[in-house]
Amino acid sequence: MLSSITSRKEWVFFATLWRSHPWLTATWWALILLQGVLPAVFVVAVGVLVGALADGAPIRTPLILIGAVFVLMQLLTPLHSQVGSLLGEHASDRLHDRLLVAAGAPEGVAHLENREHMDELTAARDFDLGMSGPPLHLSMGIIAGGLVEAVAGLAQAAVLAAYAWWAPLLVGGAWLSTHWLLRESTQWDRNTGEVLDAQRRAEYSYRLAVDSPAAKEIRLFGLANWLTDRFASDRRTLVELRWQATRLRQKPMRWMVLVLVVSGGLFFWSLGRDAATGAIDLGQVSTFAYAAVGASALAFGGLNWALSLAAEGVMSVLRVERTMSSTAAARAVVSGRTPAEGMPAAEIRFRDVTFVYPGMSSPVLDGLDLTIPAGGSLAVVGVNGAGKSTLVKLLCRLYDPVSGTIEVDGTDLRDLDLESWRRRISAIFQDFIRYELPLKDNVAPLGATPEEVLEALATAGAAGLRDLQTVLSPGYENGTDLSGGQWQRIALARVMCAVRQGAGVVVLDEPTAQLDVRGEAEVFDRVLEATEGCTTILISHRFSTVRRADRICVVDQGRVVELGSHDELMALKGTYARLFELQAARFNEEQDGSDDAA
Ligand SMILES: Nc1ncnc2c1ncn2[C@@H]1O[C@H](COP(=O)(O)OP(=O)(O)OP(=O)(O)O)[C@@H](O)[C@H]1O
Repeated sequence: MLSSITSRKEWVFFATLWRSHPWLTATWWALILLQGVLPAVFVVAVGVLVGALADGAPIRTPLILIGAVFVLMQLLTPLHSQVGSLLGEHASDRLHDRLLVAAGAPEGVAHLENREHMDELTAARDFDLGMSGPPLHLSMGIIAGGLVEAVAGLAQAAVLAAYAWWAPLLVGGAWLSTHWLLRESTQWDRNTGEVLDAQRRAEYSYRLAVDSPAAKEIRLFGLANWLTDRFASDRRTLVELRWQATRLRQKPMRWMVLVLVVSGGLFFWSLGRDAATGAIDLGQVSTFAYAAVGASALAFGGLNWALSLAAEGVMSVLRVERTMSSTAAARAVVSGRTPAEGMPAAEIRFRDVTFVYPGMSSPVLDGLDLTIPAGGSLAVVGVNGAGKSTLVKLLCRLYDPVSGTIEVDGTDLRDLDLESWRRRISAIFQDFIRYELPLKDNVAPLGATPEEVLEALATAGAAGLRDLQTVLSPGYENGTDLSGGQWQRIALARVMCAVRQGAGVVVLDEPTAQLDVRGEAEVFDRVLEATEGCTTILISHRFSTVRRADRICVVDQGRVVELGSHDELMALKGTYARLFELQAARFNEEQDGSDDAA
């Protein structure tokens, strides 16, 4: 029984408020009680005043009471609203923190690609952003208003007990029954797949329409109308679903009116009869009539939806926490205990590694074997989609192999302490992040000396960027944007800085794709020099860069099909040699073309 109460979302919501700020919560509840009881006191005081006037008795005491209650009611309302809004902000902040911690907690990334988890995260985040209902600091006022009305309704129904034992039951019961009658229609379940899908798609269209990175393509491809239509259609779905919920109210509304007319009619008929026969005096008639009207506060319709929405939002955050700590997708990658300091000293070895992305059917890596000697450089080449980036994602332990092992100096990667292993690795991915932060934080998000940052920038060929405080986003004061190649140099500088700070494995996934040909050769030579002694893994389609690596492996259909130095692979006359010659021939043609033009 107790557990069925404590597991109710409303209970969880109030418990969350309490945990986020006990004192404010206690004050908030005390004010609800006080504000709820005051109207009943007012009604009684007015009745006493009317009675005194009718009897010619002194009216000073009831007048003072009425004045005091009135003033108190006026003062408490704004005070309560401040307390509620403050409490809402505290609770919201706490939930916000918990959501970020929960989403960031899993070591792998599969949970962020899992539809169910994404739905939960969307629901929780939408609540957090105030998208699926009023933000908590505003809902608190609506919820408090509903609770005050509930207390006020109960207190005034209780006053009716002084008239007849059945009166509070009849009048209060009728108003309370409205909740039961409307129970189906007052809630609009926002967490159904249909709603979340429409919400997510609408938000995506909205972001594409207003965010600057998408602005170029949207205009160039004439997508503005298409985007608006998509947004409008998803919003229409949401409005339609809400409308369906509202229509559910039509039938219960008729029943509600009937119940209220019958109960009100009976009560006021009885009150009128007793007044006519003199069974009650004028003051009592006034008190009971007002109390009967005041008991209508028990309908407190606002509480139903506001509390339900706020409680559902809190539940979403708690569900995200649970999912992220227990489900298979979230726990797919678990840290080991062996410290990784100084690793690899001898080699990294992929042993018969097979990997399938969650939810996919065919393997990306299929029994892949590869040994990478420590301290050297290895280039990985292969056609688009061959599995090159997947290989390094496994090395970074963003995913674990489905079968086979990756070993570092003979130790299974899964047994290594993940934090210390990731400190050993530094990587630039194809989709590296362009942080909307000052230049220095783009190079060293966790901090470094200005000298280290400048040196890293110089190695990456970005020595021209020296104002470390400039925010790399035009949306900020004195902020600026960079060209694609400049951004890539910043991402490279990030890796170089991490190497200076102790990383021993460097992963470069298409690090020079956006650099001009001369810049590429210069930068890559400098990078190789700066990462001397590190185990460097380079993925690139540019053979001018690839050939500089100590060893090159060709990945095809999830396996290594060729492995050796540039000269060895050229002598082999296999896939590598063919691809290299193709690119060299194209380059020569282009050169000839430009020479002729000159
Ligand atoms: N998160 C993911 N979920 C499902 N499939 C994925 C995911 N990431 C990549 N894939 C698929 O895995 C395959 C290998 O992708 P990967 O990025 O490793 O290729 P790649 O060799 O690096 O290609 P490219 O040269 O184009 O960068 C592709 O078919 C791709 O569609």
